[in-house]
Amino acid sequence: MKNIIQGKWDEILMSVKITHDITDVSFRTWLAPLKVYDVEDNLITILSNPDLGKDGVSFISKKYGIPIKVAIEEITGKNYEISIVLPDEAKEISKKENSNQGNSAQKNKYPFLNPRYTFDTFVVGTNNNLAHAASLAVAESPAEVYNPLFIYGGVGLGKTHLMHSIAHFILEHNPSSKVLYVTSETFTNELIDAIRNRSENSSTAEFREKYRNIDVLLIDDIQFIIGKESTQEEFFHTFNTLHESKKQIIISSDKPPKDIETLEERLRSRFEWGLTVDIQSPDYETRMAILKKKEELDGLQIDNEVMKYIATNIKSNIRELEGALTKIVAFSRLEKKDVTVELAEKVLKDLISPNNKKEITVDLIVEMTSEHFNIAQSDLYSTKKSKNISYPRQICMYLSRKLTELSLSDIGKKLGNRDHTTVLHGIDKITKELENDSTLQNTIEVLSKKINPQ
Ligand SMILES: Nc1ncnc2c1ncn2[C@@H]1O[C@H](COP(=O)(O)OP(=O)(O)OP(=O)(O)O)[C@@H](O)[C@H]1O
Repeated sequence: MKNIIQGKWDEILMSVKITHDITDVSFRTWLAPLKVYDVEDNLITILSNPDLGKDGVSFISKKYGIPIKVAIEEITGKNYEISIVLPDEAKEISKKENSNQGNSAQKNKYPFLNPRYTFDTFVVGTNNNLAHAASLAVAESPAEVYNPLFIYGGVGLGKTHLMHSIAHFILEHNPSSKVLYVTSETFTNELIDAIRNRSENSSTAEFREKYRNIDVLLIDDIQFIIGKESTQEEFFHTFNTLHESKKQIIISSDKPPKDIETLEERLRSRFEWGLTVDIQSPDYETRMAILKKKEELDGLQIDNEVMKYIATNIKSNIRELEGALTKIVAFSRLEKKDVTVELAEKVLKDLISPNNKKEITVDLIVEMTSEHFNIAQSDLYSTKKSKNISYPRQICMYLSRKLTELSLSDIGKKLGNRDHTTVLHGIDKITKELENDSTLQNTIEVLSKKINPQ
């Protein structure tokens, strides 16, 4: 049953998105990272993005729990209970189950990895053949061929998929190997926590133990640590320790090291010690092959003309390419219509239209900030003055100034009809705090990236 649910998972999530009119940003933040971990009797255990923490899990469960259950029932015809957990909690559950039941159950062995991201499911084309070959070589002989391996490329082109494939391969061939996959945002947040709690216990030592006592470190989206001095410093030492002890390091980024402006020179040169490979946008044949692979994995049967229509029109982002197929299938089910080119044209019109660049508005900033802090959007527009509301509101003011062209008084008007001096005060306050508060710096950076992924 797990395979069936997994096969239909994208469709289930897409159905929640369409039925509840969830914005792309909210979908990417909360729902898209959810993964099926296990299905037992009538309980589906779902993993959340570890970066969202416990608060994130409780927010997702509260806000999207029932819509997810309804979509599962609609699509599978069966009523399931769901439990959304963090990967660490799932590991604990699976450890307990394994000790109770032996190792008979065939579970996702590595909850921190997406089970679908393996070399088997990765389509090799002219756009990624070098990155694929280098990844395979590193997976076969960690720390012997290219160290570090630096993979870069635009959004949604398969960097994470390749990194997980390497991790799966190494763990399958050498289960005792200590493999750690993290995003650089997790690395940064854990470092900030460790530094903050330094005086109370030995958490910095624990942090170092975690990151330095491993065989393979995969660090995704390194661009998030760029510009953060203390994180670069810590990463520099982590890198040196691992490299000197002949441990494999694999890094991904949206740009090659030479184009990352705020990267310290000593890190840049280290990143270039090994091999740097890029992933480009796929050509038409590769896009068709990726769609066919997804059709096969999800057990779908889609008219070839529809596949051609998608592959012709969605060119530069594989996540969008796959998402387009999922969206069409979800739509055809909900509307009880056949999957035809006409249906595809209708469903994909926003995605395909040439002017679909998402505008950054105060409302979008409010939406993302309210989700980040788990407070109601209406509170941010309201006159409420409690700190847990006024602080995120000041962050909205700051981000609105930074990410839009609006004047102070326009921002004030859109943010609950406030005076421009109130907005100026809010922006000044956040600007000053940013000088010394690294958690706030990280929050602003992550929020900015989520609001404007370009
Ligand atoms: N060559 C490929 N074959 C099959 N699927 C692919 C391929 N490349 C990318 N994908 C799929 O496209 C989606 C996006 O890929 P992935 O998350 O790895 O991109 P990314 O480069 O890490 O993006 P980001 O820059 O947003 O972190 C995933 O579902 C992945 O499985």
